[in-house]
Amino acid sequence: MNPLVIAGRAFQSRLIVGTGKYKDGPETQAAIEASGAEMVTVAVRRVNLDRSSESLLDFIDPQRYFLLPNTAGCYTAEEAIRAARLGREVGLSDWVKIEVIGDQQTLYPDIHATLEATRVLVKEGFTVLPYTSDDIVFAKRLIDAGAAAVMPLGAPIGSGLGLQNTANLRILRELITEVPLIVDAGVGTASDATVAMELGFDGVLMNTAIAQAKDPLLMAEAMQHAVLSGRQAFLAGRMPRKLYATASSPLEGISR
Ligand SMILES: CC(=O)[C@@H](O)[C@H](O)COP(=O)(O)O
Repeated sequence: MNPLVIAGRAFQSRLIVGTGKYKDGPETQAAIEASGAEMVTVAVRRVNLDRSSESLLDFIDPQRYFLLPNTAGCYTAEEAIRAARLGREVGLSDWVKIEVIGDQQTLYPDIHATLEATRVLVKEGFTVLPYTSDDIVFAKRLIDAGAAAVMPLGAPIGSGLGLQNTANLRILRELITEVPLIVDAGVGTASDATVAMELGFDGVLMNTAIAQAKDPLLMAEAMQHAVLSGRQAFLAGRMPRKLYATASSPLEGISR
């Protein structure tokens, strides 16, 4: 199976997992392992960066996982830029998932601020993966600004509603070929991840669906299979839909 390639770096797993909302560090670690993910995202503003006391980072082996700092909890471009720089200064990464929230109730992205932060950080040498809406115009602006991938939401963060606007996601898929497209947020269960991959998305980023499942480790494993089987089905190409039946064992040419 071909790898997911972002900014020249190849990942065998197309599942990216978050690290919030778990019971504790060991559960986080075990769920990441069960997911088979190679890229793991951590919120710069929510981890103990100086490691003076126990930190989430103690449970993620940097030799094994590719760390993607994110700017969760930021409401302005300036805050997000500061968080990205801080992540780089403490040696986390020069990659960043930009998340600038514009509305507290929906946690929808502030797309103008996201674009501004992307522009600034790309100029500073960051590899920027922005969390955005499913709007094709903004996706194009982000690519023009140098985004290394575009990450539209499937549904509000933490809602578990699954893909709410497949028409918009299909438009994104059809019109964006320059960079990888990753569904980020809103996945609730394995079939949501499979549908995203069947639509031709290059990957899926999720947190809550795994962390808040009754059995996070089992769900992490399910998500690993879901992303893989969605990718396989996409590559295999689905049969055409037909309105009427065709017999599975045709009788043409058989004498009666
Ligand atoms: C972990 C992270 O980056 C989240 O902000 C992300 O958007 C995931 O959303 P879900 O929790 O809905 O999967």
